[in-house]
Amino acid sequence: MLFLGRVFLHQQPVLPGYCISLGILGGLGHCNSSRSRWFSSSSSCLRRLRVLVDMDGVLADFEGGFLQKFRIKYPEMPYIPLEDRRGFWVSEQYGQMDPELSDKAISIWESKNFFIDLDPIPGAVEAMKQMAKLEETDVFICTSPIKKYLYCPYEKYAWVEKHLGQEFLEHIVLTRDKTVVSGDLLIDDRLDIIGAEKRPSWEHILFTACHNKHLELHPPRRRLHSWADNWKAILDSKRPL
Ligand SMILES: Nc1nc2c(ncn2[C@H]2C[C@H](O)[C@@H](COP(=O)(O)O)O2)c(=O)[nH]1
Ligand SMILES: [Mg+2]
Ligand SMILES: [Mg+2]
Repeated sequence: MLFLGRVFLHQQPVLPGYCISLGILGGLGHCNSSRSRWFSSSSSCLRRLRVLVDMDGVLADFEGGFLQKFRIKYPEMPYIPLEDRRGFWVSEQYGQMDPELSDKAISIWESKNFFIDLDPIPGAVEAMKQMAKLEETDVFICTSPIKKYLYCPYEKYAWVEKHLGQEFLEHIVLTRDKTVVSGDLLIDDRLDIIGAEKRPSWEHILFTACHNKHLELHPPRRRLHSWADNWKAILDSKRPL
């Protein structure tokens, strides 16, 4: 079955003129059995855009939820106001203030109901629902659970169902290594996303958070300053011309 159009292999045009059938391309590219991401219903070869969106610090207010629960649990302890947060690792900065505070910090997000209770980041829910409806666009939540797995994985799924709805449960990737997940974009508040794949397929868009807002980003690296920022323009900049 041939379609007029172009076939992409690893997102580079390789064969002008023809798209080869799904079965063949499926073995060569990223096509999946139920629906190829390379063919839209109009039998053209419009490549679908795949967006990976981080959860903590991008969809769910990890920092705000942590500080609120830390101050309730340890009212007499010193704490770090959000505007003074520096660096991704909360426990590290608290540990620098006082070594005994590192474990106290970790105990907060290891506790039951920490992840499910997190408030959504402003604009995140609306943006994700809009993004998921975009033509030729697939959205996946790509999040790293903590290693204490008693509550976190379950509560992350429950959070998604609570705020984004059941259909989003089909679009969750839990991983401690995001580099092995393929996509066009990864929107994430962590500056250094490293792992087994030294050349990840995605462009990392740094989502501004209290702990990274002071960092100067060197071009071509880009930021999404908030969900009020023009995230659609960033997605469109990755679509084929
Ligand atoms: N062990 C530590 N884990 C931390 C710390 N700060 C954040 N985190 C965890 C909490 C989340 O599960 C995960 C978020 O990763 P994403 O990249 O998915 O947002 O990181 C810390 O200080 N110590
Ligand atoms: Mg994050
Ligand atoms: Mg879509």
